[in-house]
Amino acid sequence: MTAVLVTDIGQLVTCSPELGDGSPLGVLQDAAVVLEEVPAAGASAYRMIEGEPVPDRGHVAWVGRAADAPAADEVLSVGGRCVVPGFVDSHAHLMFAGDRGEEFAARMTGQPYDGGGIAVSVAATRAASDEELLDLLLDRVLEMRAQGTTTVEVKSGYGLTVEDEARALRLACEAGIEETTFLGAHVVPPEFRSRRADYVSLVTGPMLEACAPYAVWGDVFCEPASAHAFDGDEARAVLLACREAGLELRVHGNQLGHGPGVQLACELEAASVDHCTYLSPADVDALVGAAGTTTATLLPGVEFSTRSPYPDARALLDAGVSVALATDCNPGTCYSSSIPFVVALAVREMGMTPAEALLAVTLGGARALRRNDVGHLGVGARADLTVLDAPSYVHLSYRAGVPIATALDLTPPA
Ligand SMILES: N=CN[C@@H](CCC(=O)O)C(=O)O
Ligand SMILES: [Zn+2]
Repeated sequence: MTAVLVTDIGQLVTCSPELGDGSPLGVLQDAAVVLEEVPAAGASAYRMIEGEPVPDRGHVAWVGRAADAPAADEVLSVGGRCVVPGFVDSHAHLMFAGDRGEEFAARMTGQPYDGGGIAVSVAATRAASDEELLDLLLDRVLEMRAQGTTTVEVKSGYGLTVEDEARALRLACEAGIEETTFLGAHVVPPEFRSRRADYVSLVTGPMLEACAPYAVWGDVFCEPASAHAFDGDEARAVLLACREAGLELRVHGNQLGHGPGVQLACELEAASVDHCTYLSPADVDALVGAAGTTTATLLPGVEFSTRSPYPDARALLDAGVSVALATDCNPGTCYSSSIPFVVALAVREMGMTPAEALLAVTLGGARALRRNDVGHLGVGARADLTVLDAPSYVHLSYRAGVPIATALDLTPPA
């Protein structure tokens, strides 16, 4: 364990308003950060040993002007670049096998998305070995780190049997994923198509029991507009059972059309309701009322990949809704792991300022996961830093498509 001084930071965005310039971004120029209890070189940030705790990646011990920085064991210069908190991707489906590129191509010629393609990923995921699934997951986590993401939520939902759902969550825990979500209620699998109630009983009974030890969160795809997903009554039953089993709640709601998902999430005090593409005035009112509890997580990569209208982020922010942005990285509606891409879409297409978009992928994502140790760089925060090869955070959207963001690797191989 060592103390590392990260210095020569041209612009430091702490997302901690009590630091820096007094703005919500907490910006300092010519800054430095001291990180303590950073694991020694060679230690892996992502362990694959069952039962091992997730390694402590160290924490922020000091933030200030580079000229005033205290001494440390090691010094790391970022050469005048911009540093921001590691991105928090609070909605992703990284545990899947198979390919649905043809479905995307068909959609670009006019085929609508209705959730039916999920069955293709389910078949491929069930057929994959544990080793294959773990490799796929770790590759995707590393792909995210290479684009600046240091915290990611991972859902089940492509197994849809007791064994396959529990396996997905167990493997995610083995890979060191802290934010694991049980999504047995992703769609009704084909073998239960004429027996929906039986599937809901399976999800809320034996499947939940097998998955709960490996899951922090319970989720449901509440979408009456899709024959594959769950209506309001089914979703309520799933969420109540998850809560009873000790899981905290999050909801896929209002993606494909108007429906009860948003209001259900607010009523049940879910941490987040995700998508929010189709909102009624009553939905917005519910989100305003729940702003201290329930975050609206917007997933604009989905609108991009399904040619759908973008949610009105400007209206939500102006109304006082708590807003996060995430990738929803998944094989159907958005096979992008890139938070910078999401930031660029939010700024260009959804009326968010570059500052609001950065807050939504840092503090917003942390709030959607009820975490206060990530998404900012205040003293005590986790040592998760992302370096932008740019003079300012504005370049995240200004230089869309250019790979300027990467998580700072404090523990390179020995
Ligand atoms: N909407 C439900 N689930 C995913 C899509 C899953 C898929 O099509 O494979 C989503 O969040 O968009
Ligand atoms: Zn999703």
